[in-house]
Amino acid sequence: MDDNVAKFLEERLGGEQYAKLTKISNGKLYDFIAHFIKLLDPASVFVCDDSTGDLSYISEKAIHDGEEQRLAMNGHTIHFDSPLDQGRDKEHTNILVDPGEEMGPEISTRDRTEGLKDIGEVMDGIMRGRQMLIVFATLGPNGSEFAIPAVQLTDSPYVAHSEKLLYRPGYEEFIRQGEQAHFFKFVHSEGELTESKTTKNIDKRRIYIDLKDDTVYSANTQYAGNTLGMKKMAMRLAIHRGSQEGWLCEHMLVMGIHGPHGRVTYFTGAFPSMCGKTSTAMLDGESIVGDDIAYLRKIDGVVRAVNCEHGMFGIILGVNSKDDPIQWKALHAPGHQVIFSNVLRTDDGGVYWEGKDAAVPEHGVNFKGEWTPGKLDKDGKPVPASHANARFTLGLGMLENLDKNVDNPDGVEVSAYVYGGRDSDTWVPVEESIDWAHGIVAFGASIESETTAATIGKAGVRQHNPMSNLDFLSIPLGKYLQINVDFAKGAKWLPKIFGVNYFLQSRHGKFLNGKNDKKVWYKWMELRCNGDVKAIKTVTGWIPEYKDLAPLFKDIIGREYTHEEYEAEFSLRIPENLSKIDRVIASWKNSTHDTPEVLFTELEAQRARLLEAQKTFGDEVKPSQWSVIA
Ligand SMILES: Nc1nc2c(ncn2[C@@H]2O[C@H](COP(=O)(O)OP(=O)(O)O)[C@@H](O)[C@H]2O)c(=O)[nH]1
Ligand SMILES: C=C(OP(=O)(O)O)C(=O)O
Ligand SMILES: [Mn+2]
Repeated sequence: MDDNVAKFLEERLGGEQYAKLTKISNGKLYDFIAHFIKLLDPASVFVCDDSTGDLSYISEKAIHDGEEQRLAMNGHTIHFDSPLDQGRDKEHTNILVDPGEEMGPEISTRDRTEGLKDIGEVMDGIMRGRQMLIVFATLGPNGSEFAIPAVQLTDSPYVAHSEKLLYRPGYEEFIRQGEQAHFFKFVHSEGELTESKTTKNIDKRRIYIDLKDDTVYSANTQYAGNTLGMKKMAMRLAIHRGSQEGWLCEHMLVMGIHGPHGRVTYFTGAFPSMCGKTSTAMLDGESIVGDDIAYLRKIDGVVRAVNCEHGMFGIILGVNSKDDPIQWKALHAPGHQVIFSNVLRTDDGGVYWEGKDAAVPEHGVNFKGEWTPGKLDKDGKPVPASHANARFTLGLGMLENLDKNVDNPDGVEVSAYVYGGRDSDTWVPVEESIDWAHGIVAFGASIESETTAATIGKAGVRQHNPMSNLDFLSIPLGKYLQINVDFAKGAKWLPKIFGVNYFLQSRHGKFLNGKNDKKVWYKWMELRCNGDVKAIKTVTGWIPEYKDLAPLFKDIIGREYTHEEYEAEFSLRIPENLSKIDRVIASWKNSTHDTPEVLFTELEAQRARLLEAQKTFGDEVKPSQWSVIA
């Protein structure tokens, strides 16, 4: 290490912390830390290793600094973000690009020189009087070819505490990898805080992704989707690095679906934020590997996936003891650390959230302050007890349905991709693609979903969201689609691709399926992946036969599944599918300059088949009207 850097670090860290840091021999790491101590100018620095002692230091500091409050249940705490800081800030999240670097209108960018200058000014001295926490993590199973070491600098003990729960420890991994650690860097400051310990200068909220230096900056925000470097910020760096190295980072759950005779078939599932990943990954009777972000590689020609995380930052809205028994149990298990955010803190030190199956408390405190039932805001609108994007943060280790392969260094063998979104009127509940390219294009690249409270802005607006990954893309859309289609190259065999739709409504706007119906779709897909059931060939893909679904409904959710329900759900709505093709093609044309030809050929072929079917059958085709079953 350069002598000046060493001297500077020893001075600023002090003996003990300096000794901890220099157990890692990596010159780039020292330069990175020294540079940002100079810029952010913290009063002190704490180097967090993998010990439980250091975890306690962080969790105690979150309480002491008032960023978390203890709850009645041992190990449980609550954190509030500012009312203006309740979701991902897409508008102020920019990929830094050099002049001439094209990302297309869907990906918000900023000139790299300008962005670095701006963040330098915003973060200049921002940590004065506060302590810088240095957190190390590994993205992916330690020691595996998937593993990426990551380091985060932050002045928020809540953010550091969350990362300790959500990610695999990385300090020992950094020591192991030494000079060759090719690590991701995150620099975060929550900035000046209000009386209630939430970010004050929201107008100076900035999230900049610097791909050239594998560094993400986040300032003046606390909401985890904007500040946990290892989560949504690392996704952007991983998508970029994967595109160069031939692997993928996807916004996907990974889970084991349990079939007959103890068979476990592994699935991935890509749904936009708040559209079903966590609730699917937590289906009782199945086993979870991950609920949000997957790294996929071909190993010996087989598509394999890992959860790059090791925890869950899940939406708590609507979680109830009937539909979500495993989550419910995890949220009531004393002695495990659980951080609740933006729910209602009740007077007896408990928590309440919208949709919880419990009595509505008479009084409490939420992200907007004091709350009583019927409270109205200044515009006379009811103030909910908890925010729609309220979350819980916990480590996977406490989940009873944790899959045994969660830390397998080779990941799990992927038999199925599932794509879905909040689609009220077009896709049937479950359908298998005709082949790989058709699946990637007509399902993945065609996802449209209504926006939700996970991002700041208007909810309920139908938005094109290719592979549910649009918010996190750091490469042009066309290139992203191409690397997904090309992922098939060199594979000995490929996962089947399915489209699912949990949100299909009748023409009168009523949901056609209950939350638990998805259990049946996954069991059917598992049978399909293993050749145990035939399916009906339609012009948009393969749909289940009624005779295979009815017994599954009986066995799994104990109810009659009538033929009328089946017809209402699985009849092909031709006009809706045709207008979807128009929207998706237009969106791809407007969103990027580099859409691969395969998108147009696959969708035009689908359009031709739909028009042919419309001529024969009219606007709606019942499952029984198709002729091929295989
Ligand atoms: N109507 C309906 N809502 C669902 C279903 N599955 C999940 N949701 C709702 O979707 C929201 C978030 O789902 P979640 O799985 O946390 O989304 P994630 O952000 O993709 O992990 C919650 O409000 C759930 O109640 C379903 O099958 N039907
Ligand atoms: C935190 C997020 O993840 P999820 O997909 O679970 O909403 C997010 O997207 O902001
Ligand atoms: Mn989720």
